[in-house]
Amino acid sequence: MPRTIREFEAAARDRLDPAHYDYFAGGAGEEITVRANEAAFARLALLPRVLRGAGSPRIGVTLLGSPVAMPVLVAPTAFHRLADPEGERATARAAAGAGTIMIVSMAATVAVEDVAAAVPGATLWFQLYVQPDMAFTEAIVRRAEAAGCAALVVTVDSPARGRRDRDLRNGFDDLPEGMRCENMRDGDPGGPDGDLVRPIVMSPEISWEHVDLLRRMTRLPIVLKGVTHPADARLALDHGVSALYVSNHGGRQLDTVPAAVDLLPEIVAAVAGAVPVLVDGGIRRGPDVVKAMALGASAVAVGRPVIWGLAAGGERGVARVLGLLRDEVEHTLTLCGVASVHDLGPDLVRPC
Ligand SMILES: Cc1cc2nc3c(=O)[nH]c(=O)nc-3n(C[C@H](O)[C@H](O)[C@H](O)COP(=O)(O)O)c2cc1C
Ligand SMILES: CCCCC(=O)C(=O)O
Repeated sequence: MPRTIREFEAAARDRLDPAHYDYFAGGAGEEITVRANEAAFARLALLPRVLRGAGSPRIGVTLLGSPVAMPVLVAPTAFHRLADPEGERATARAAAGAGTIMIVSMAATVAVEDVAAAVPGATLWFQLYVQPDMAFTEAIVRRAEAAGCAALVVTVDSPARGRRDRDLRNGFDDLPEGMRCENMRDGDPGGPDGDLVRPIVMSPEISWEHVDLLRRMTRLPIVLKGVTHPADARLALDHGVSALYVSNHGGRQLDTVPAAVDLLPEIVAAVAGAVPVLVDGGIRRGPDVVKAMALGASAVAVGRPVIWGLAAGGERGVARVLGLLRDEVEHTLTLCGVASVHDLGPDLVRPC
């Protein structure tokens, strides 16, 4: 079994169809933002405290009312059956085993009901791309609610799909035979085309009005994913969101957006403690998690590391990836002299 996320990526690359590896690994344009996300963590130093008698660190947090054993969530990522035949079920079992939250992608290759059935009692959140057909959007929201999802993560960084050169070069634009985006079925097996799977539409028409519509449509807390501008963070608060999720989509949407962790301080300042702030992008090691939380994140999420675990070792691979991160977060806190993730502050981080 690989020992680091880097090794997991190498093992996944060996196993995956090269076009699928490129889909998972790649990003938009020159992949400047893909690289920036990881590089930004390397440019931040940790400045530990000593002799504080901190004991064993506590790393549990509570997010939107749900206790989470570690502050590392599973970011929503599409198409898990490309990585493992069990797909999102395997990911969900590993996340539940680690006591953390999986955010199920709308573009999952296992239906949200089936993911939920695989992990009774576990906390799942559901990621939504608002579809221009609001009746269909509502049907998806109702499915997520009925499956027991505890929050709706609305991704707002995708008014169009990012242009990913690797996918264009490989001609990768659809799932292979036998795999579908199971959350996109229109639920009408008697319809003229059977139970049609609709394509996911990325629409430039989506606006704050849609957030208001969703707010009225559901009692689930809304997490806005893909906020990068502090002005949008302030607007989000006016529109009643329950959490902000700072993300540049792992560098897969607009290339040259700043690194996610570099965006955090301004967003955290704009939000001023009104709602929790989550972040993802480039988190590969325990110190990355600790730096993000020191800069004000309530928790972080990981996208590709989970895919690498899944491709390299199925459920056990994902469990190992999450376990590595948990151990490294604890170890990092111990070395920083910090007793709890709640005690982290920006004094611990320096540019380098
Ligand atoms: C293969 C892949 C598929 C993704 N699919 C989705 C998705 O369906 N919905 C979404 O909101 N974000 C999606 N993302 C973005 C992730 O949620 C997350 O923002 C990103 O992966 C974080 O960066 P990291 O991979 O460096 O951890 C995807 C990312 C990857 C790598
Ligand atoms: C239509 C699926 C979108 C998945 C996604 O968000 C990504 O590949 O980054």
